[in-house]
Amino acid sequence: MRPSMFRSVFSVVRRQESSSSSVIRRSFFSEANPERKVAILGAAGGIGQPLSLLMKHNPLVSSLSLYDIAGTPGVAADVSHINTRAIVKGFMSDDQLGEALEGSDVVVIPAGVPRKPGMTRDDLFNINAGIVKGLCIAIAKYCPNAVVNMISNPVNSTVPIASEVFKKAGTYNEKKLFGVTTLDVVRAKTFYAGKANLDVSGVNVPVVGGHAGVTILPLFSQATPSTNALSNEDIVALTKRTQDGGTEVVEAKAGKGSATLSMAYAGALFADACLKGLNGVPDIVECSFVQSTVTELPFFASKVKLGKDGVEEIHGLGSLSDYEKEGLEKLKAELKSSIDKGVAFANQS
Ligand SMILES: NC(=O)c1ccc[n+]([C@@H]2O[C@H](COP(=O)([O-])OP(=O)(O)OC[C@H]3O[C@@H](n4cnc5c(N)ncnc54)[C@H](O)[C@@H]3O)[C@@H](O)[C@H]2O)c1
Ligand SMILES: O=C(O)C[C@H](O)C(=O)O
Repeated sequence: MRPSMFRSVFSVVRRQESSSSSVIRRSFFSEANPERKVAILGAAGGIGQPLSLLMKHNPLVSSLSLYDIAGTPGVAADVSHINTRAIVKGFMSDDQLGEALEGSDVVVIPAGVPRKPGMTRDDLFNINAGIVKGLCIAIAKYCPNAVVNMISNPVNSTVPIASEVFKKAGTYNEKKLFGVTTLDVVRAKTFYAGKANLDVSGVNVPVVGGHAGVTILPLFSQATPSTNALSNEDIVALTKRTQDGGTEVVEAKAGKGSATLSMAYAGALFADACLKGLNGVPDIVECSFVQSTVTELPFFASKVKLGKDGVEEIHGLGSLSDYEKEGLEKLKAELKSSIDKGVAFANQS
């Protein structure tokens, strides 16, 4: 969460506490922040639980809907006791999915299995593709206008699956479907600031392409603040570490899953950016994997300006170093094949 997000959380709590009138409380919320419902699908999982906690802290959320196939009553009861704005409800099993989704402005999807050591994200396809497809069919039915934040892996395929499901249902809006690649940006910022000895809070690094191995392309040549403290070898090492960041966590967890806490942080940042965009806050720009014409590939991650209808503008790649140009060409074949695989799966039967 950005420091400013925490500040706004605490200022809301303080204003609530200092107000003796519930009427004043209600009008403060309605003037500053409209009602917004956020649904989390997979809310009882390793990402889902801390993400639910962080979204409960977000003053932009008025209703928080926690859905999973197991465990949501406990998570929802627990999170609901926190004295922040959002009203929390837990939903479990298929017959409650419609109610969980109805009226949602933003749906975040961390449902599905995580990697174990030795697996690629694509190895998750066989299980997660079906989970994502089922959930997207329900989104098309119950909240077709919601902004969808796809976390479930392989993101390079699950986003195209979602787009095909929505197309079939006649609800597809390419401006409202996002693959969440924020964790790649979070990692690139952390590793760059650490290596260059910079204050990480002021660092920015765009990350483009997709979300798996070489398809993750951090653009350190565009990092701010720029530095001449890093050699070409440092940039190669930082690029590799960012691309392998997920694997670093999977190996450290030694069979107990993949990144959950840093992902919840990244997912909360991205959902917050979407909510701010919907609320008309200007100049909200984040990297995300979206339908795109930035390259010849139909989906691509790059900087995206978020607005009242989702994607407002997709930024181009800007000027790239020779090393980044090479990385861009190298990633295209793998990214295309993952996109094609998702599209083909969604259109079976
Ligand atoms: N995009 C990213 O940067 C990123 C980062 C980390 C993890 N991930 C991915 O996120 C996914 C979840 O990871 P995790 O560590 O939270 O896994 P987890 O196993 O801890 O949690 C997944 C949750 O999904 C639930 N679930 C399964 N099928 C469901 C369905 N049909 N409807 C609703 N919920 C369902 C499970 O019950 C479980 O609670 C994985 O696919 C992982 O690879 C993506
Ligand atoms: O690496 C994984 O499998 C999870 C996630 O995609 C990550 O980048 O941490």
